[in-house]
Amino acid sequence: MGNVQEGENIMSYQPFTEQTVVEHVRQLGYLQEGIAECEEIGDGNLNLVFRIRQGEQRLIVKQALPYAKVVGESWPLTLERAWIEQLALREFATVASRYVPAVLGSDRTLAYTIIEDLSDYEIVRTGYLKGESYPELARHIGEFLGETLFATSDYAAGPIAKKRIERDYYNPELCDITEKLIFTDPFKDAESNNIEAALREDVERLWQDQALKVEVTKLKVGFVTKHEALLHGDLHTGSIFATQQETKIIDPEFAFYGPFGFDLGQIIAHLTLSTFHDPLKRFERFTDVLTVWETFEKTFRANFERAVEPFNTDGFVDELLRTVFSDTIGYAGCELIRRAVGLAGVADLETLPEATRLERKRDALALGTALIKERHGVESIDDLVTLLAGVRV
Ligand SMILES: Nc1ncnc2c1ncn2[C@@H]1O[C@H](COP(=O)(O)OP(=O)(O)O)[C@@H](O)[C@H]1O
Ligand SMILES: CSC[C@H]1O[C@H](OP(=O)(O)O)[C@H](O)[C@@H]1O
Repeated sequence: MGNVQEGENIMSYQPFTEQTVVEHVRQLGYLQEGIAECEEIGDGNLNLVFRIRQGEQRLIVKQALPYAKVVGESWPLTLERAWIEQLALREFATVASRYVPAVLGSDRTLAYTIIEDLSDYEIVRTGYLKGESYPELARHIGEFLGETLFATSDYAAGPIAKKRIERDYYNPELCDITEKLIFTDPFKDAESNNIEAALREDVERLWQDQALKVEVTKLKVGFVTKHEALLHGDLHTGSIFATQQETKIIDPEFAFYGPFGFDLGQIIAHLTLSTFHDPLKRFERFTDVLTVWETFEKTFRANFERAVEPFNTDGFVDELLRTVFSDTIGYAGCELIRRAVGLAGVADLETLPEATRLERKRDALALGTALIKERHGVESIDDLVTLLAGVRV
């Protein structure tokens, strides 16, 4: 069991059904003869997820489809993303195993990964929508990012080893989705957008804001050119399982080498979006934003003590973190805007009653714009929290 490399598998790709996936994992030795329960539980935009149970044995089999499920077969998508996802989970586990599920096996041709079943945890977005709180979440996310971003960077691995790791995360099609859906389409009248009629005027004003569009272009340039560390690439509250004590990050199929600030910006945007749904949690969630950043910074700085030469030059890490901070704020702004107007809306906004939903989407546009344009003037995490909390909800 474990990894099956391309070429070793005599089966050609087929999407599994609840019946065929059980037979397949039984043949691999994960199940005994006899009845096994299986349910397809995928609720994301892209993949099939099967939960299989037999007695004490509990498995998740996640399989990529050759197209984006949210759109259909008209949007073909590489199956290689499944391979990249399991590689990233294994890579993250080398320095942060407590924050990722165990990968039990994977097959490159059939584009699936067998993963530890986390059904005893809850997807954080789902928990938040029910009013749940996760007291350890922010610290765990900050630690996860401080460990994995440092470990996969030039500063820890050295430029040669880092370039070797980076080769495995060549992920152009998934990067292209992010580049289009986050940095390009929301800022023009693109077909992929999903703009409510009552919001049209607000969005058209955004499209006319040339200064904003220049700043978004700069952030996109950073996204495509800064190969700083291995990113998760899609770190929203739907990609995190949690309990009161534990946190597990799933779904890194968008993993690639990109700017340090991208994952930080995404999670900060989604903590903020959760307050649009539940304003009573504002204090808690903005404290979480603070904790994510402070824990990331502390962990990253501690790791930086063993940065390789010449990156360990006195004062360099302070400069670096200043840039990471302003990138983080800019990427958070882009994510807020795209979740209000682009393809792939989020339940935090979409489940609100119409009048409130429109107001909150306007808030997301206003706050996103402020974060992008003012990011270089935000001097500290306290300033950022003040800016986030300034939006009326
Ligand atoms: N390891 C797991 N254990 C239990 N449920 C899981 C696991 N991984 C995914 N799921 C379920 O499947 C859903 C979709 O998984 P996800 O990896 O986010 O797929 P997608 O890439 O399509 O967004 C999750 O929201 C969760 O309900
Ligand atoms: C066409 S993919 C749109 C959107 O979906 C992804 O999210 P997930 O796989 O977690 O459902 C990602 O955020 C993409 O931008």
